[in-house]
Amino acid sequence: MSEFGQHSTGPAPLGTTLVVGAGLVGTSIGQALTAAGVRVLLSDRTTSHAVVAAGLGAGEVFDPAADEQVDVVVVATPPQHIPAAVLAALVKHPQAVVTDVASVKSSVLSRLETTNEEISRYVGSHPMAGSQHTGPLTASAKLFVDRTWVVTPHVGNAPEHVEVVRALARSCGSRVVEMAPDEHDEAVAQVSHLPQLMSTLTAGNLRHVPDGHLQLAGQGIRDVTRIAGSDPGLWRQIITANADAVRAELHAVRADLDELVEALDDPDALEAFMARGRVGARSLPGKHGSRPADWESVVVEIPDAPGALARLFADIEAEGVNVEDLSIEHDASREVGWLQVDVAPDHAVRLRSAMQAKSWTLRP
Ligand SMILES: NC(=O)c1ccc[n+]([C@@H]2O[C@H](COP(=O)([O-])OP(=O)(O)OC[C@H]3O[C@@H](n4cnc5c(N)ncnc54)[C@H](O)[C@@H]3O)[C@@H](O)[C@H]2O)c1
Ligand SMILES: O=C(O)C(=O)C[C@]1(C(=O)O)C=C[C@@H](O)C=C1
Repeated sequence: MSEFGQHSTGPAPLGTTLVVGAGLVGTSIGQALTAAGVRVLLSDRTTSHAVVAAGLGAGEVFDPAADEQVDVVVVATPPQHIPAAVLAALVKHPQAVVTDVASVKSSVLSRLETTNEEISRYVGSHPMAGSQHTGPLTASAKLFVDRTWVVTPHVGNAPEHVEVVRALARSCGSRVVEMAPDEHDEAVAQVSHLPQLMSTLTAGNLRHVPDGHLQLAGQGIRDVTRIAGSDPGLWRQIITANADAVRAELHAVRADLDELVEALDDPDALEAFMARGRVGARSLPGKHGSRPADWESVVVEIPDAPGALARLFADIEAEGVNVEDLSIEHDASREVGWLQVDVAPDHAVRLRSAMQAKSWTLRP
C-alpha cells in the first residue's frame, strides 16, 4: 500500500463519521473508513441503500433518535442535493466538520454562501475515483487507494477543519491535493468532464453502426467507451454545474476536429496530430504521481482457468519484481486473457525471461 494509505504512516484518527448518501461513493468511503477502524454511520433517503451498505461492511445504519455525537459528516448525494444536505448536517451536528464529495465545487460553495448560514465547518472535497456504476452494490473499499482526493477549502475554514478532511481522504488511502474550488472546476473540466463527453460522443455514434459491424469491436473501443455507461441523470447535474469550463474545452476540441479533418489529406500533419495524442497520454501521472512512461509492460497470456491468475502472481512474486500497475484484456475468440504487468524498466528483461522459463506465453 502507498505511503498515503490507511495501513502505512497512520493518519490522524477520525471521530464518528456520518455518510449521507450510501451509493457508490458513500458506501465505498464507509467501507474504507470502517476498514481503517473509524466508526461509520450511514444514512440515505432510500433507506434500503443504507441497509445494503451496512451489510457490505460500510458501517451502521444511522439512527437519528439515538442522539449520538457525530464528528465528521460526508455528504455523498448527487450534486443537486448537496447544498441542502450540507446545511442540514451543519445544523443537526453542531460539533461536526462537514464535507461533500461532489464532482463540482464552486457551484456548491456559491449556493451555500448565498444562504447566509454559518459555513465555516464546511470544507469541500472530491475524490478522483469512481466508476460508471451507481448504488451501494457497486462499492469497493479500495476505490480510493492511491487515487487523488482534492480538498477545496474556502476562506472561512479553520486549518484544523481542513486537516480533518485531509485525514478523511488519507484514511481512505488517497493522495491529498489542495486546490481552490474554481481551479478544481477548471481542472476537472479538462481531465474528467471533457473525457466523459468524448466517451459519450464515441459511444453515441455507435447508434449509426449496424450490428454486423459492431461484432468487430475490439478492446480499443471498449477502453474508450467504458465511462459512456455512466448515469445520464448524475452527469446532467455535473456538466450543467460546470458548463462554462466545459464549454471552453469543447470549443478547443471543435478547433482540433476541424484541424483533423484537414489533416486527412496531409500525412505529415496527420502524424503530427497522432503524436500530439501520444504526448498527452504520456503526460498523465500514474501511481504515486509517477508517469506510466517510467514503466515497461510485460504482457502475459493467462488461460481462463481456475488458479491461473494466482499461479502467475506467485511466479512474479518469486522473481521479486514490484508490480506498478496491472490491466487485463480478454481475448474475443479464445478462452484466454492478456495480463499487462507494468514494472520498472530495469526489471522488465528479467521478468520476461523468468516468465518464459516458467512456460508462460508472452506477447512480443
Ligand atoms: N460516480 C463517480 O464516479 C463519482 C466519483 C467521485 C465523486 N462523485 C460524486 O459523488 C456523489 C455521489 O455519486 P455516486 O456515484 O455515489 O451516486 P449514487 O447514485 O451511487 O449514490 C447517491 C446516493 O445518494 C442518495 N441520495 C440522493 N439524494 C439524497 C438525499 N437528499 N439525502 C440522502 N441521500 C440521498 C441516493 O439514494 C443514492 O444512494 C455525486 O455528488 C458525484 O458527483 C461521483
Ligand atoms: O469511472 C472512473 O473511472 C472515474 O474515476 C470517474 C471520475 C473521473 O473522471 O475520474 C468521474 C467523475 C468523478 O467526479 C470522479 C471520477
